[in-house]
Amino acid sequence: MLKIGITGGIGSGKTTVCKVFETLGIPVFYADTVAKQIMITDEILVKGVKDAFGKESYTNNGALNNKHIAAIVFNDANKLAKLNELVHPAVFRAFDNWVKDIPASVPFILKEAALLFESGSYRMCDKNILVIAPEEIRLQRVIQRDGVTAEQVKARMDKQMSDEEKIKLADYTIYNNETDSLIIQVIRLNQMFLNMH
Ligand SMILES: CC(C)(COP(=O)(O)OP(=O)(O)OC[C@H]1O[C@@H](n2cnc3c(N)ncnc32)[C@H](O)[C@@H]1O)[C@@H](O)C(=O)NCCC(=O)NCCS
Ligand SMILES: Nc1ncnc2c1ncn2[C@@H]1O[C@H](COP(=O)(O)OP(=O)(O)OP(=O)(O)O)[C@@H](O)[C@H]1O
Repeated sequence: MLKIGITGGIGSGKTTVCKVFETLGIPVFYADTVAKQIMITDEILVKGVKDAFGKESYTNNGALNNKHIAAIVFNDANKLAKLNELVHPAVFRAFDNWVKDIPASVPFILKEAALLFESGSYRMCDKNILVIAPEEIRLQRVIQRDGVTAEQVKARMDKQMSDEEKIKLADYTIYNNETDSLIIQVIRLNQMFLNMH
C-alpha cells in the first residue's frame, strides 16, 4: 500500500482535493483534525498545552479553545515551535496506528497535513502532492470560510514554507485555481497511483 502525503498552504484546497479522492474510495488521514482531537484526549498532551499556553486553552467542558491558542502562537514564533513540538510526535504516532488498520487490499492512502514538509513527515510518505492556489484566492476563501480577518490569515501564511520551497520537495502538484479542473487532475493522479501499486 502506497502512502501519499498531500499538503498546501492555508486555504489552498487540500481538504477539498481529499474529499474528491474519498469519493473514489481512497482513505484519508486528516492530520490537522486528528491533531485537534488528540489535544483533547491525550492526557499528557493536554497537560503540556495547559502548562505552555494556560488553563484557558480549554473551555470548562474540556473543548479546545482554538482562538486562544491561535492568538498566542501565530504572533510568537517560539510559542508556535513549542506547540508543534508538543503536537507533532503525537500525530505521527496516531498516523502509524491508523495505517495499521487499513486493509491490505487498499491500493493507497492519503495523509493530509498542513505542515507535511515543515514537520519532515513527507519523508515517511512514498510520494507527496502539493496543492497550489494563488495567494489572493486563498486569502478570500479562508476569510469567507472562517469569518476571520486578512491579517489573521496572513499571520498563518507567514509561518508556512513558501510554495516555491514546497514545489522543490513535491512529486506532484494540483492547481486549484479558476481555470484547471480539480476533478480531472485528481482522476489522473488516482489512475497513476493505481498503476504504481
Ligand atoms: C493553533 C490551532 C489551535 C488553531 O486552530 P484552528 O481551528 O484555528 O485552525 P486549524 O487547526 O483548523 O488549522 C487551519 C490552518 O491553519 C494553519 N495552521 C495550523 N496549525 C499551524 C501551525 N502549527 N503552523 C502553521 N500553520 C498552521 C494551516 O494552514 C491549517 O490548515 C490548531 O491549528 C493547532 O492546534 N495547531 C497545532 C497542530 C498543528 O501543527 N496542526 C497542523 C499540522 S498537524
Ligand atoms: N475550486 C474551488 N472553488 C471554490 N471554492 C473552493 C475551491 N477549492 C476550495 N474552495 C473553498 O475554499 C475554502 C478552503 O478550502 P479547503 O478547506 O479545502 O482548504 P485547505 O487547504 O484544506 O485549508 P486549511 O489550510 O485552512 O485547512 C473552503 O471553504 C472550500 O470550500
